[in-house]
Amino acid sequence: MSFAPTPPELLARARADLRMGVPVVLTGADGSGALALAAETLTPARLADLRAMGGAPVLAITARRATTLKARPYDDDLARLHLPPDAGLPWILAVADPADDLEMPMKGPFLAYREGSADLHRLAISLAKSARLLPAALLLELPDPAGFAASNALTHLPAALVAPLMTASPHPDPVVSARLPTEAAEAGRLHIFRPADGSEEHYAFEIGHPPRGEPVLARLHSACFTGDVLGSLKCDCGPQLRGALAQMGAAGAGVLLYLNQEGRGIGLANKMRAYSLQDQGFDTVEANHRLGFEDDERDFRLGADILKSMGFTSVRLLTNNPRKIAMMEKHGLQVAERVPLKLGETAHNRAYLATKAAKSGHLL
Ligand SMILES: Nc1nc2c(ncn2[C@@H]2O[C@H](COP(=O)(O)OP(=O)(O)OP(=O)(O)O)[C@@H](O)[C@H]2O)c(=O)[nH]1
Ligand SMILES: [Zn+2]
Repeated sequence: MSFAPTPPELLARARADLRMGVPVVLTGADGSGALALAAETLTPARLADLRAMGGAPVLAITARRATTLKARPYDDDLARLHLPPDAGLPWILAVADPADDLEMPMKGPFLAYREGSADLHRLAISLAKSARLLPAALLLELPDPAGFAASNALTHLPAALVAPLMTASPHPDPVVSARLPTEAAEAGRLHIFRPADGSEEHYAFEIGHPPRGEPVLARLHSACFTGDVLGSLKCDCGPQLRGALAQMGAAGAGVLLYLNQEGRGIGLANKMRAYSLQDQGFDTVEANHRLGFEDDERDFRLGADILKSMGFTSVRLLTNNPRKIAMMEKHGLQVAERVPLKLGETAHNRAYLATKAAKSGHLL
């Protein structure tokens, strides 16, 4: 019998630690080890402690961010930057956060490491992303990682156990469902799904009693607090959400998945950072890249997993996004039909919708 946390539980803990500014210890299969902190939640005190340990701290950023800073991403998808001896917290934050790029451009040259393995740096960045923080982490090599983690009561993540979880679908388990009459349909039922790795819960709103053996009218809606709740005019999410529900209500059957993948998977704080950059003149895709993210960080396997666990095998998918269709089919759900969903164009979101069509392949 063991009460030791399982790998998904360790992952959940590590995310919470990084969000709080607590370091975690990472170990590689080759016996290497590093202390890792998220740049966004780094404090002056922790930075001073890290400096006091000696060694050569490394600031890991994504290749997207490195390109904006004109630093060399020798590791393909990321760059490992040397931390200059006089670099303090403002320097680290300016590298991680593009907010002041235009006003106070970061001046290189940045010294990027190319020797050694970048595996732990890559893991630290994906942990920061999955904690919905800026994708940048400070790492310091440790000679005795397990001992250091134990003596400082830090979460210790062996990469061999945790890295596969970062790329797998979290397979959310059903928790509970209850009847929920709504404006769109009196015969509504809300199902809650919870992933084992402590990441966000997701919801399925089932309208009527769609037969499991037939293609179900379905929508994969990604959370958009600004559009869904506040009625933002910058995107088309609110009208799409209500339009999809109305269409399912009129048909008497359907399933709307409400996936908590705010900001195409970067989280609301990062989405607001992207909105600030958009106010500086960057479009929705450029803003994500300057922050260090890909255009779209969502994992649509989640949607396929939830629909399959509800017993569906085929969908009539309400979407304009070809990636959603491809991911459904790749993960075992047949897309019998694409049902276009074109609603809510405003003067404010016209450029946003045009960018999605031009750069992200959205169907018009
Ligand atoms: N990062 C970022 N996310 C945004 C921005 N505007 C809206 N979003 C997010 O984009 C997602 C919109 O998702 P969906 O409604 O699934 O839209 P879609 O990928 O265009 O696909 P369909 O609507 O199915 O055609 C939500 O998570 C929003 O929060 C933006 O400017 N930047
Ligand atoms: Zn939106």
